[in-house]
Amino acid sequence: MTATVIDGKAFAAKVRGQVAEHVAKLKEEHGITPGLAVVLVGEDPASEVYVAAKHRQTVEVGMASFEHKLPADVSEDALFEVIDKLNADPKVHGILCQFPVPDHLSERRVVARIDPNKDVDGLSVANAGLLASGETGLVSCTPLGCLMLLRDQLGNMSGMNAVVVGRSNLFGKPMAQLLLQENCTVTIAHSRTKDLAEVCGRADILVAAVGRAEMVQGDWVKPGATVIDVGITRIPHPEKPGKSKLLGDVEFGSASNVAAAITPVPGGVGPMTIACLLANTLTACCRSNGLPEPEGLTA
Ligand SMILES: Nc1nc(=O)c2c([nH]1)NC[C@@H]1CN(c3ccc(C(=O)N[C@@H](CCC(=O)O)C(=O)O)cc3)C=[N+]21
Repeated sequence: MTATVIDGKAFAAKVRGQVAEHVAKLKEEHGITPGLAVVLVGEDPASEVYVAAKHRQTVEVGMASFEHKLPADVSEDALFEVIDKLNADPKVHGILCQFPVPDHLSERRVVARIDPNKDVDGLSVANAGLLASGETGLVSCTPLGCLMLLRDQLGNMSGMNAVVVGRSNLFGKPMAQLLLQENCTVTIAHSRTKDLAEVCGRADILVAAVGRAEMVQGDWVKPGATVIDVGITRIPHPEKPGKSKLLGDVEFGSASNVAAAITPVPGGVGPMTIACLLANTLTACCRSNGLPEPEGLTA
């Protein structure tokens, strides 16, 4: 292995430290405590784990955490009533509804109900449009986390070829916008892309969010590229019965022989997602109070 392994876990801890520092200052100087509300519908075990991690880290940085657990069969009206209350609550600066939601609900309609100024997932049409127009809004947490890792690793990305594999509203599209803002030449590839290996092979920055375990092989990677692996697939552990193992979208072993730098799974992008959720909540709080926002924690 020749590549630098990018330590997302350590970087996320650093980001949370910066958030905590700014939160302490807000409390001391202005008597304001940023608050994050997480809405969870149903009892998906993976979602429960994520929501618990979000709660713990929110409290750790000194912010207020509000959890709303709703039954799997909750009506849209009842869910919207909860969201409306959170929209109107001055103690709440960020609102996140954990996805996926049960089939009878629409993620699009849920997102549309959240006040864009509190939409810390950056998923609303308003925030997507602001990002696409180069204006200030809230940026989806995972792309923001990847941007922070890339800035730290590469500094100036101007003129580099960036390939994002994946075109979701949650990740691929905002990631491409952020790379464009960094003056990269950006290609968005997806499941219908012809000769995906060849397209990936041109990337100085390769961001893989295909959603298929270990699909991106080492021989798809340009020597010296920076590889960001956004995939997480949980499989039963091959050696430890009853345990699970996480796989990325990149075949780490072969890719790390070719890339200059690569994020591992776990311990890469994943921890940055929650750190950026806290950063976005702080940013939303500062903006809603007309206070200067934290430096280095926004796009
Ligand atoms: N409205 C909404 N916003 C989200 O941002 C959102 C969501 N719904 N639904 C689910 C996905 C997934 N997600 C992750 C967060 C942290 C890790 C994370 O911390 N991963 C660790 C390991 C975690 C483990 O061991 O299971 C790592 O990669 O090192 C992963 C994935 C946020 N999501």
